[in-house]
Amino acid sequence: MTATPTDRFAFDLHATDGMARTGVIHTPRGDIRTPAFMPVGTAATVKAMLPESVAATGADILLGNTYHLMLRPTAERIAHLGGLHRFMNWSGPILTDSGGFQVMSLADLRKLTEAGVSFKSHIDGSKHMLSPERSMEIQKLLGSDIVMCFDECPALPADRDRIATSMQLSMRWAQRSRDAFGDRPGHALFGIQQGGLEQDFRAESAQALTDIGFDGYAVGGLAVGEGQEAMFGCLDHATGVLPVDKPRYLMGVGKPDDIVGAVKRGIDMMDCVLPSRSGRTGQAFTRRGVVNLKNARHADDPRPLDEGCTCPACSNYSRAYLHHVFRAQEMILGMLLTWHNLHYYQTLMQGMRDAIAAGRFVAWEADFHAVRAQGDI
Ligand SMILES: CCCSCc1cc(N)cc2c(=O)[nH]c(N)nc12
Ligand SMILES: [Zn+2]
Repeated sequence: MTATPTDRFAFDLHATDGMARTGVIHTPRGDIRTPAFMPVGTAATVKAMLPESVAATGADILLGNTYHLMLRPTAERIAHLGGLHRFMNWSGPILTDSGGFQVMSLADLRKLTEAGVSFKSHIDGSKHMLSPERSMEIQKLLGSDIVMCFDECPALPADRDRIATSMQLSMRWAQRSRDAFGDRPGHALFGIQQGGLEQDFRAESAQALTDIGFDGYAVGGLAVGEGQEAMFGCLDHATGVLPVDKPRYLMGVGKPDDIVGAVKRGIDMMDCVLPSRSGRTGQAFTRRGVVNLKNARHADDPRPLDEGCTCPACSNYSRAYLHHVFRAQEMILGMLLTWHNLHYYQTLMQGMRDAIAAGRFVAWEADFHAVRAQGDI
């Protein structure tokens, strides 16, 4: 991908096919081809991968986490050392999450008020607080190219009153995030739609965010245990009420078939720890489904993991070897399967970008599901 040098953040839509879209997000640090999958680099590293290996899989952008980096090594230390790109040796665009979601899922002794969230670090018990203003400050210290609004994501299932109250708090925090972010040419601020699975609340949230005005819009509050059918049912109405000319980012998704279904419903960007996390546990995603290298049936299998894959794991190693290093708990297992999974995810994204550009997404999706149904993996 040759980046067109630019000092601005802009989204160029190249083609649509039904609700699916393909285009390019231009940033001063490089272009992001959409639909895009964004590997998660929580603590300034995509686990088990060198940054150059992540780039070799085809990733244009990485994710970082405000919550983890504010606790260790702190945003101020990273800023003093030249910013997150220099710190982690990644020159391309970085999107950072705003921290509230991770506080609610990881921290101890959390106290949520209109001002923000106070909590104790899950690492050493130290006391901290996050607010829209502090989150914007941290993401600026990190040097993030795409900054996420500070929001609250309610756990599902939840009653309508809880969802409405939470969504309306997130919309007030979105305004405060916007005010604190200020005017930063070349840097983007994304709003986060909330509202649970409720169509009226999702529309209300989308209108509130559009009225404030953002460079991109995330669909938050999903991939929190609702299941694929409920998630798709929500996306069937939640993306269409977001601005058509800005990137749409579905947070925390997902398995390959989740990603295909989300792109089909108008999503441009996704992130998930699944390809890296499952790689470390011996699970490999392939065109035909998931291969679990823990299974003894691979012990004498000389075949590659996936004949059609060109990644280092599939080009140079057998299933028997991958099974062996899994059982021996060797570090190379996580390295090879993470690389394979991230390569597979990027290959999936490229396949969808090409299919949408050619107006054949429906046929591509049918083939995606048909091949997976064949089994024999
Ligand atoms: C690095 C991780 C990014 S995605 C984390 C995430 C995941 C999911 N599933 C939902 C949300 C959400 O509603 N808000 C925010 N800020 N983040 C969310
Ligand atoms: Zn492979």
